[in-house]
This record gives sequence, structure tokens and C-alpha cells, in this order.
Amino acid sequence: MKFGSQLRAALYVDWAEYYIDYDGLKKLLKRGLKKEGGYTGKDETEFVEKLDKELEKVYAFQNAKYEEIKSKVQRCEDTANLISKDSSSNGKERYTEIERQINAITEELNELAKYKRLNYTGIMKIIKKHNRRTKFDLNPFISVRLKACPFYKETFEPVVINLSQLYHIVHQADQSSSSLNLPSIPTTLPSQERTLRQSTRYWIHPDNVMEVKTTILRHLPVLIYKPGTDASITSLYFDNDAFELYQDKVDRKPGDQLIRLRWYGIKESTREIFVERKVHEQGEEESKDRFAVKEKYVDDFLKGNYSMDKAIKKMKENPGKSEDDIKNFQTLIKEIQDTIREKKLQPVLRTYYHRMAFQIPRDERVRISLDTEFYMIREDNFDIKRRQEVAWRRTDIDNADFGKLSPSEYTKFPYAILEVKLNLNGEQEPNWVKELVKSGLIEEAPQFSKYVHGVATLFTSQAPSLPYWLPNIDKDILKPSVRQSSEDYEEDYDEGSSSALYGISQDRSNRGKNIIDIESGDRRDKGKAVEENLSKAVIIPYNVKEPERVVGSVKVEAKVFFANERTFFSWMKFSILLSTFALALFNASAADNELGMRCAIAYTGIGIGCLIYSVYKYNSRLSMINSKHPGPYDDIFAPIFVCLSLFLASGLNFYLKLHPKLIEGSTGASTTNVTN
Ligand SMILES: Nc1ncnc2c1ncn2[C@@H]1O[C@H](COP(=O)(O)OP(=O)(O)OP(=O)(O)O)[C@@H](O)[C@H]1O
Repeated sequence: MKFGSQLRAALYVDWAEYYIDYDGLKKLLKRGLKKEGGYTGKDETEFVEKLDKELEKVYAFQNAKYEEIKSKVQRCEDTANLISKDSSSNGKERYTEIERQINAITEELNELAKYKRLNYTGIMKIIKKHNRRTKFDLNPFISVRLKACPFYKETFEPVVINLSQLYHIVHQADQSSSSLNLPSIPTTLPSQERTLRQSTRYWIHPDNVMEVKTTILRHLPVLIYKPGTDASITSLYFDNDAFELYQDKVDRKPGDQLIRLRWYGIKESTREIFVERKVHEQGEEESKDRFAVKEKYVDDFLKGNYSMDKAIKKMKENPGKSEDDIKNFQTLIKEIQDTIREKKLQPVLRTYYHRMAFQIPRDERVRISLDTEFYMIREDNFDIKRRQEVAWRRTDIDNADFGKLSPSEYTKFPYAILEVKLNLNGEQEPNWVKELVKSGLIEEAPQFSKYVHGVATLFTSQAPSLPYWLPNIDKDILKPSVRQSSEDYEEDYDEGSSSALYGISQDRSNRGKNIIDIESGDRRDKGKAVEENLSKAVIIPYNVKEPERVVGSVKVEAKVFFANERTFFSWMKFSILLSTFALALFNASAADNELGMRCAIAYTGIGIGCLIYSVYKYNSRLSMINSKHPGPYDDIFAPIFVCLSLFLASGLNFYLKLHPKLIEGSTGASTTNVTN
């Protein structure tokens, strides 16, 4: 679908006149181009003037709307304060009324976020069109003008936080409407050092980030560690030359671990560094141990020369800490230092992102983190000079200015990352979390790991194998907005537009093993290997009508039919071989050779059974493909059954050969010469 129609379909009708006049700009461009004599300087002036006017209109409207929303939020806050001080009996109804108002404000904020993105896309698209079709280059102009009217940079974060607080106040006031769907038992403050929880990861298309945020904040408040502090997180991951920790994680080896240093905010303003170890336990469960170390001791700690003596001394003086606490802490330090020494770990990768965390303070049961602006940067010592001053990290990017780096040194992740961290001790996951997963706003990314992704992207040639999700990154995960029909999106796809909706249905075998194996056999070219592995998966567009399904209908490609045929031929080859062998055995057996006859019959039975089964399976898979059925297409039991039957038949053969009397007994023959 063309952007003009997309804009018309997606705009918020009440604000229609305040959107960029994309069609008007396009007409202006066309008029100049079609004119005799071509597009002249005069046409360009006219176009630039209109574009500038549109930009200012958008900027002014967004600012005005944002201010309006802020004052509405302020009014709600004031009313909530008044109600809390007023002890009259209708408090509950008044809170309900506030909730209704904040719901409306939240909707408006969602629209404003969409407004921002649509207009920004419109401006970028028209500039691209203009630059391609005329001899003028508008890039320098637009970058100056966007700096002056930076509407696209607005995150609306202060209002998001205020709304979250308001929701929290309203929900707290109305305990009976337990929107969290969790019992309101106050939980104790968990240990600062150790957390054990189940973590599920999702990707969010930038267009959906605000909607996801506003959905979550209706149920969980934004957790701010220190008001007014920078929400960025930097982590420094350690590994060795062979990328052992990376590989263990990709292979999902039992107990795979990550060791990293983490700090909050921009480096210059932080003195405290967290040493963290994350161990993958069973399933999606992981344990995380961490402790803070002063920046000046980090180097010595990593070399094993400093064992947190001061912290241990403080613990010993603290009556709240038991002998066991101290022992566990010492063991943790020793284990981390031993791992660093034995595996020769070095800083390899840095990650940087903005985090918004949603959680009821001191309640660890449901914690949700939403990371945006996620950068991965090489931290390895391929250029020693970079880490001269401070041994354990490169200092040239402490201000998070990654733009100055060469493209091979850093990469930006195209989506936001949502992590749902549950520590429910057998309690049910809240319903709203399930609904969010089903909403189509987020894309499940099983086993996704920021570290693994960073290494796979920036150290591709050294990484022995790549994670399964890597090729999915280039596919657009945006699902259709409620306003857009499925046909529009099909059209989008036909046009090959960037908003074509793609995902890859995951092969079951990939679910267990987080890997695309590129090392097998003759060390093939990685790109080719990834492509080959991909071709084994079925590429599917997301199902528009059933957003609750991650996997939608199958895109039928020729290779899918061929794969079905190949599987059928493999089964047929096996059946014919077995039947031929059985027939030879049957023919070669003398008439009185009971054992030979019986075994030949058994093998023939298995052979014919396999043949019939393969025809049936081939046909049923064919009709599944034709009807675009999402699967599963794998066959778990039949191969096992065939193996078992052959094992039993061969075993019986040996057994009867060793005990000829059994055959004599069963046939009643007086003398039988049992030979093959
Ligand atoms: N500036 C800060 N200084 C110290 N601790 C902080 C700061 N900001 C957040 N925290 C706390 O650090 C703890 C860990 O949170 P953090 O966001 O680093 O990781 P997480 O969400 O627990 O998990 P993950 O390892 O998946 O990132 C939380 O209890 C959080 O409140």
C-alpha cells in the first residue's frame, strides 16, 4: 500500500488536518516534474517552503497536544490528592471516575505517539522521493530543520511515569479491583544478591512501543530506582577467544552462564559497578547473583587480587547477616574469579540501552522491563590502545556516543525488547500478561539473549554457530493495526514494502537447541549455511485474523512441496530395501526352514507397513500445505516405532536361532533343521 493511503487509513480523524500533507507535497513534486522544462529552482523553493510549513505545523501541534495531556494528568493528580485527604464515603466512585479519565488520557497519548511516528515517516518518505526524482538534495536542509523542530525525539516519558503513578494510586485505593490479578499479600524484600525467576523475552516494533507501555502501566507501576536519574544501563560481557560462554548459551548447555559488569547511567556519573553472574537453570528459569564493587577495585577484582574484603568485613559487623550469608558471598566471589582465571575471560561486548521497568515496589513476583535504544558494541581488545588508561573497559565511548564508531564496531537493534520476569512460586501468571502476549503487539523471541545477539552480529566470523533468530531480524515484525485490513497488508507485501509482515515459524528442533549449526561437515560458507537452515524452516506471514497465534498461515513455496516429496522418497527407499531383503530371505529359505520364513514375513510386514504409512503421511502433509495449515509438520513417533519393530524382529531372529526347540515345539515337528 502506498504511504499516502496508509497515512489516511491510520490517522486519528479528530486530528486529520494536523498531519503532514503528504499528498499535497507529492502533487507539488509531480507538477514540477511533469512541467515542460522539468523541475526548476522555482519548483524547489515552492516545495521546500511547503515542507517547512508542514514540519512546523506538526511540531506545533504535537507540542500543544502534549502540553494539553500534561495538564489533564496534572488535574487528575490534584483530584486524586483531594480524594485521599477527603474521608467522605464516595471515594471509591471518585477514584473510578479518575480511572476513566486516565484511560482516556492514555488512549490520547497512544494516538500522539502514533502521530509522531506517522509524520516522521511521511517526512522521510517525501524527502527520499524528492531526492531520487530531482537534482536537488534536501538532506542537509532537513537535518537542520529537524534539529530545530525535534518532534520525532519526544519519548513522552514523564507523562508515562505520571500516568503509571496515577494508575497505581487508583488501584491501591480500590483493593477489591485487583487488576494485577495477584493476591495482595505483602511480600518481604528479596535478597539483593540472588534472584531466581522465569524470564520470557519479546521484541516490539517501534510503532507499538507506546501502546505496550500504556498497556502495562494500567497494571504495574513504572519502577524508578532513583527519581531524576538516567535510565540507561550498560553491561560488559566477558568471554574467551573461543567464545565458550557464548557457545554454551547458544547450545543451551545445562547450567550455561554469563558473567558481566553492569552500571547504571552514564559512566562519568557512576562509581559503583555491579558484578553479575546469570546461570540458566531448568527451562526458562534463571538465577542471577550480583554484588556491587567500587570502580577503583574492579581491575584487581578481575585479576583475582581483590576478594571484596571490605564488603565481607561489613557483612560480619552486620547482625542481620548470618554465617551462611557470608559463606555464600565468599563462594560466589571465588567462583566468579576462578571462572575468569580458568577460562581466560576478557571483556568482549558492551550493551547499552534505556530501560523502563514495571514492578510493584519490593514485589518480585512480576517484573517487566522494556529496553529501547539498544546498542551492542565491541569491547574486545583487538585494539589494545583503546583500553590503555583503564584496563577493564574502553573509555572512548563512556558518553554513549556510538555514532562516531565505525559500523563494524557497533550495531543497533531494530526493536525494543520486553522481558517478563516472573517469580510466582506456583501462582498463575496474571491474565493481563497472557492477553498482552496474545495481543499481537509483541513478538515472542524464545531464548533470545542480548549477549548472544551481539556476538553473532559483531563477531560473526569467530562465532562457531549462530542463533536461530538471527535471520528473522531483517523481517519486519509489525503486525497490522486494527485500522488496517488484511488485504492492505497483503498489498504491502506484494509491493515488497518494508512493512511486509514476516516471521519465521520455528522448527521444533530449533526450539530445543538455540542454534543454526554452521560447523557441520566441510565448514561451509556461513551465509549459505544460514540460508540453508532457513530454507528448512517454513516462512510465514503473520495471521492477520488471529493475532493470538504466533504462527500464522504457511506461505507456500516450491521448496515446501519438495521437502515433502523428499521425505516420502526416503521412506519409500527404506521400505523397498527392507522388502527386497525380506523377499530374498523368504525365497532363499528352504520349505522346512521355519525361522527363515517367519523372519522374512515379519520384515515384509514392516516394509509394507512403512510403504503404506509413507503414502498416507505424504498425502496428509500435502493437504496441510495446500490448506496453509501452520503445523506441526514433524513426525515424532513413526521413526521410533520403525526402529523398535526392526529391533524386535532382529532380536527375535537371533533368539529363535539360539533356541531352535521353541520353533519345533510350536510347529509340532519332530525334527527340524533350522538353518538360514
Ligand atoms: N541505578 C541503580 N543502582 C542500583 N540498583 C539499581 C539501579 N537501577 C535499578 N536498580 C536495581 O537493580 C536491580 C536489577 O535490575 P536490572 O534492571 O539491572 O536487572 P533485572 O531487570 O533484574 O534483570 P536483567 O538481568 O534481565 O537485566 C533491581 O532491583 C533494580 O531496582
